[in-house]
Amino acid sequence: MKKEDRRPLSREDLKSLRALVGIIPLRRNLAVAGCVVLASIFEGFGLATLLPLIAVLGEDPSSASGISRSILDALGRIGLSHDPRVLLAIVVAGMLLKAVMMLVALRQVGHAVADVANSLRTDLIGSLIHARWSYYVRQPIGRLNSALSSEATKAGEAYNAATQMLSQALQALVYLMVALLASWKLALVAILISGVMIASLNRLLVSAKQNARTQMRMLRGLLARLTDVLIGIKPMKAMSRQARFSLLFQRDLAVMKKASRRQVFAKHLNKVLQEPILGIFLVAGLYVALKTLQMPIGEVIMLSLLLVKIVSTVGKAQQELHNLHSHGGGFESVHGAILEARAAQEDLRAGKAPTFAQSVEFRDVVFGHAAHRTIDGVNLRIGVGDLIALTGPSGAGKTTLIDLLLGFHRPQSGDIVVDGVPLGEIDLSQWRTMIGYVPQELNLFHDTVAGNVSLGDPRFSDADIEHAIRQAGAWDFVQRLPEGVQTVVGERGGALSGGQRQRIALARALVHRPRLLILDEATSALDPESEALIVRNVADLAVSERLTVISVTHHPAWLAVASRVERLEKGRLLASIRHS
Ligand SMILES: Nc1ncnc2c1ncn2[C@@H]1O[C@H](COP(=O)(O)OP(=O)(O)OP(=O)(O)O)[C@@H](O)[C@H]1O
Repeated sequence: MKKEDRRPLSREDLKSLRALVGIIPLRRNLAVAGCVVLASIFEGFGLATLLPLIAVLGEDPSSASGISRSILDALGRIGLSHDPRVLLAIVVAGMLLKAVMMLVALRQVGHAVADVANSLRTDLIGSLIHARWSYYVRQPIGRLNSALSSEATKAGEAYNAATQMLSQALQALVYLMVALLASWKLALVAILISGVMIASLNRLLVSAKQNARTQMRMLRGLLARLTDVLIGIKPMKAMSRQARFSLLFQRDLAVMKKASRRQVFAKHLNKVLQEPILGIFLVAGLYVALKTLQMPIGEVIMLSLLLVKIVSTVGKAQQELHNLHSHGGGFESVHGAILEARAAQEDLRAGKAPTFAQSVEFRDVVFGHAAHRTIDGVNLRIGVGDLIALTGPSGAGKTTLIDLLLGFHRPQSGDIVVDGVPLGEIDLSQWRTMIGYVPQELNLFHDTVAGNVSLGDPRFSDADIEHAIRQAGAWDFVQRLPEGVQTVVGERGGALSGGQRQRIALARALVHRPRLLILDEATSALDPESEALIVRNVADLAVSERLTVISVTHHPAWLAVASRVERLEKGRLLASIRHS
């Protein structure tokens, strides 16, 4: 274990605490801190007045000594009498004002806790949506479920624990100052006992911190794996190979259970052990004060009260630090996910508006995912209205070529130019609004057919949606669904056949009337008749609307209608076959 990790608050913890507090506007943080400080001052004021009150109640006010005398003199100077009722009123007022200020502070904390969770969720969703394509390929999506749900909530609770810890620490400080007014020896004893308590219970705090982190890490991994498994459960069930995963999850759950048990135990032990530590010192102190020093009983009671207050408040601050560690892992995790997604933001700086009146061209384009060249010096001109069939063996780089055209990757050398303007200088958002895209591995949303086509965009009327569904050759089967276009297609479109899903995905790609249609094996799951219908519709669009089409395919129906067949092998384009 690193030395840093053995500290109750390491440098890393402080850095993360600063980031957590930084989520909330400074104004609100100051309001919380201000109310807590005021509450402590009011309480300190009331507590300090207890000293002369006890003196006055027990003896003749004129004979009060030391701090009691000074406080009585100070009250006299501001016109308050030494009447016990006045002193009692000050003590009660101090307590009431403290309660009021704490209520105001708690209200602010309530807002802030909700804001922390909400702001983290908003940030995470915002940065996820705008990340580069390569980010999603690396990212276990299930891990983000845990960031959005439990980790964001825990972050809010961590903020709550941080403010409670601050509040307890400030109160302990005020009590200590009152103790200092009464007797420096008392203050020293209080510091000593608190120090012993913190040092002896530190091990529990560190153990809780580590167990909380273990739980968080395991939960994140578990959710990531579970999401993966559920997405791919069908073949596993078909081959009865799901049992192995169940065992893996059980192992993870057992580790989490152990970490959770240790964390809860450490938390309770911390609380339980604070009392005997304080009790032992208190009994010893009482004995010395009463027997050895022969101090008056009233004074001893007052000093004991102060001592208990200081040490138990330090103990509560330590418990809140415990809570901060339990929940802080949640914040660190979701904050880390946000930073990672932010670092992967797509560069969508405003550029030139694309025209796409003549062509898009690959000029000596080279690109590799790693050291290996996936695309190796490709030159390809796609004129407006062309229907290109892109063929080639598996792994040749066809999808990568399409991803380059979409601006998902940037060429390592060479250029992709649209009407002579490099894609790097073009506004990518505008370029992509010109594109209709059906990927190889398509997923529909758990929504209606209409919702999947329009993606909830209110610009598309029912007529637009129907038109696109017809163009995709899907109208017949959609009409036969129980609720037509309003039928819900199930999780990832599971209630439809593979071919039906492909046609809905094609309708989605056509509904916004794209200028460039990219189909990556988009009709692979269709029967020859359905495919022929779609191929004919798309070929008609290429002529009537001057729609440019790139179809990654091996299917003869496409090869027959293509104006050109381009073959890619090992990242290189072979000579193209031009149809008349
Ligand atoms: N994100 C990635 N990271 C690393 N390598 C990748 C990545 N995506 C693709 N590759 C590699 O690039 C090569 C080309 O992949 P690509 O998907 O472009 O081929 P393809 O021609 O579309 O194949 P298929 O017809 O099987 O879909 C493959 O060797 C693949 O392993």
